Amino acid sequence: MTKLSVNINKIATIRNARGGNTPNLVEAAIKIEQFGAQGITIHPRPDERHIRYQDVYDLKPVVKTEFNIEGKPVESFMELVLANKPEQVTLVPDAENAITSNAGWDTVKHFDYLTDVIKIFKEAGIRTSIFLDPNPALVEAAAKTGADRIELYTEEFATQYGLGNLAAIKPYKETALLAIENGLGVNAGHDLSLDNIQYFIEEIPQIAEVSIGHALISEALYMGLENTIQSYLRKIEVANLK
Ligand SMILES: CC(=O)[C@@H](O)[C@H](O)COP(=O)(O)O
Ligand SMILES: NCC(=O)COP(=O)(O)O
Repeated sequence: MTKLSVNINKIATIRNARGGNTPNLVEAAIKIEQFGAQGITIHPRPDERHIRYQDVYDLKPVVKTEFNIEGKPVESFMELVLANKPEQVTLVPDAENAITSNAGWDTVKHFDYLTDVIKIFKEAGIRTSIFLDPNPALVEAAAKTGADRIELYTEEFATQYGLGNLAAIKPYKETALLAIENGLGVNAGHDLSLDNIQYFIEEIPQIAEVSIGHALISEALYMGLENTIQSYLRKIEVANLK
């Protein structure tokens, strides 16, 4: 069954708007797990615009499901991850000044860099995942880096699905199937939502985990956090059982 990891960046964004501790990120993570999520994802960025490095230390002892830390493996990020040893680290090629993640890795161009970084995380016992565009040409190199998984960057799927273009799933399916043939697990994330999640997983039931933040926290404003998480879990279950 595909696991749901809730990305809590947006909760930190609201907290940071006032400089205090409301909403409390640690309390939110505990509740999100109680409501049924199978993982907590965070993406500490160097400017700490939402998740702060201290949050990682505060969350580590309370996250009892899967802790997934995303980010660009610059020195400070590597130190942070190695000090906290989450279950999974997702490597993302964060561009400078980008409003959010806007591309996956070129695994051919950055092969040596990724291989070196992945070796360090694997030696520390941390599962590694590479954020990847839906491009089968990048899969073989991704597998050769030694990574355990890829995370499919789903923004384009989400945009096209919203426009009614269901064929947009095709490169995702091809990339996922090739990744599995090459021994990789497959995660997915970015702009997944209650609207598009069921179709995505019905089409690619092999997805091990989805990480969802922006839409889920927005939907929770109308529906409540517990109800929203439960709605995702139902859709994921229905999709997996099809
Ligand atoms: C890696 C990824 O897909 C992102 O979705 C990310 O974690 C979201 O980051 P922001 O919350 O900073 O937009
Ligand atoms: N890895 C993707 C993620 O954690 C959440 O992305 P989004 O749902 O905030 O777009």
